[in-house]
Amino acid sequence: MTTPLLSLRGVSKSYGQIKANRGIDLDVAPRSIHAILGENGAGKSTLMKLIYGVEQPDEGSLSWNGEAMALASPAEARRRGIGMVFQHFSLFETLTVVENIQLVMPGKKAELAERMRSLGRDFWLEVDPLAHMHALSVGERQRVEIIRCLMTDPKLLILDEPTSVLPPQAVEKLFETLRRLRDRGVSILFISHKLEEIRSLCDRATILRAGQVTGHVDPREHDAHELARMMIGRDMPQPTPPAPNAMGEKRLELIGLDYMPDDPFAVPLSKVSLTLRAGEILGIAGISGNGQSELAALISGETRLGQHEHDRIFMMGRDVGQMGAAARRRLGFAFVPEDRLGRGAVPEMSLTLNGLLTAHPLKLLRRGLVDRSKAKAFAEDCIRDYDVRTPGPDAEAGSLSGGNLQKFIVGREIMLAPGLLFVAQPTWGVDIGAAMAIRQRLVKLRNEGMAILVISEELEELFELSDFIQVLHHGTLSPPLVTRDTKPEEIGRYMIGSAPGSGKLAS
Ligand SMILES: Nc1ncnc2c1ncn2[C@@H]1O[C@H](COP(=O)(O)OP(=O)(O)OP(=O)(O)O)[C@@H](O)[C@H]1O
Repeated sequence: MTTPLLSLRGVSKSYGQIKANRGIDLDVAPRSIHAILGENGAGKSTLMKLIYGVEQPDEGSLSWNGEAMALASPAEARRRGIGMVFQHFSLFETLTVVENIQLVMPGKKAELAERMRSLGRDFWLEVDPLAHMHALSVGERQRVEIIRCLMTDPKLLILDEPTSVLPPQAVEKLFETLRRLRDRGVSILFISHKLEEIRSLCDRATILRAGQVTGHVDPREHDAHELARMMIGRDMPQPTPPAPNAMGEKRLELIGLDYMPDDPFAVPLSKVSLTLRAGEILGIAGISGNGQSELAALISGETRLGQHEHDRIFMMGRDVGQMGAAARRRLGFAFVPEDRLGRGAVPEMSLTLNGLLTAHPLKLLRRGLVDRSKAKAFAEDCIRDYDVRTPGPDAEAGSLSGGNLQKFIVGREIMLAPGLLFVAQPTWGVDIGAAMAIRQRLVKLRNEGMAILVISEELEELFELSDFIQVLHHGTLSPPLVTRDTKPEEIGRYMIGSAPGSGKLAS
């Protein structure tokens, strides 16, 4: 057998009482694309942090090409030849691409730009080195991050959920890049929740459950159901079919909404119209950066319309364009923002206090003071009902794994029993078992009469959930399409702004 590039033996890491990794054995072969699979909180990110030197193991050992290795920092990992592309990019908006590279690499601008171009040609990573960061799409930004790693000539590249930020067209291109890198001798560790992607890309997979390895497999030899079973330890639940719906009352209406943002990097919206009724789910499809955040802020009340703009945004029949977020919530509106650590939760606060942020109207306050036992009970209910893996309501939001925090925030907003629920990226970073549970919950609420607006980049998710789909492209919204009479390619054409086909319009 060839010596593995990287080997871990008996590696453990705890955070207080939580054993995030327990006795992990892992071999990464040279020239392989190796997936790390596991539910939210299974310990994937912790393991990658140990391999990249961000954290050090409590027990166990690492070896590199057969020699023992201890990593005190990411800088040391990089010197050894380990690179990591993070989910959240760390690039400066106001600088050009090559200036961003120059921050971490010595060298003259012209030389660095030339090296970038040549790496770009070799690995299908074309980006203009002189372009300003803010003008680039998410896919291009990710390419810059990858190039930045490749400039240090790594032997192992770690990618943490790289496809969750990409539109479908860019995923296949990224895979081509990764295959080329593998063929030129780079090994790749690939974290993803998308089992079909793993089956098409990876030649090995290690499965984690509750911090322990439960299997090493060749993912091409198992179907997605089998992989899911290994991950969650049981079969996947089946989707809930939507019930036929009578036409309910209008809960949200946008009428010819125009919006010109002050921020030059934001996307203006033009003549956006939509109607959402009780008992319906409306999905907004589109590649991020086409006005999603601007539209979300106008609906949530984070952005208000000017004093003279009337009759553009209605909630529960009221003109709410000038109302703030709190006033809209009082009308029965609830909102799960895309940015869960920035807007959805305060990382330093406990789950109990994070529950209070939006759930205080549920009588969790008494004479202006927090009713501690009720607030705690609310957080406990949310943790139980939404399968949030955490030691309890006193845990800080920031200590939860990404997917578990998302489950908590979605649960908190649903428990408000709103008339109108707006969810941005409902299952972003959530593992497949939990994603299915969240979708089932949304369909059940729709069947019970809730009006639900969903923004998602995942077409499959929108097809599973929505009664109607509208596509946001360059700040304009397509007409509503009846989901069951529309094909994904049709939506795809609207997504890239090419002429619409024959998708059946909703009457
Ligand atoms: N800094 C920390 N402090 C306390 N607990 C932590 C910390 N980082 C991770 N944990 C805990 O360790 C466990 C493993 O978390 P980790 O982020 O590695 O999971 P994951 O598999 O990457 O999950 P996800 O798919 O949701 O990103 C979780 O229970 C998490 O709450």
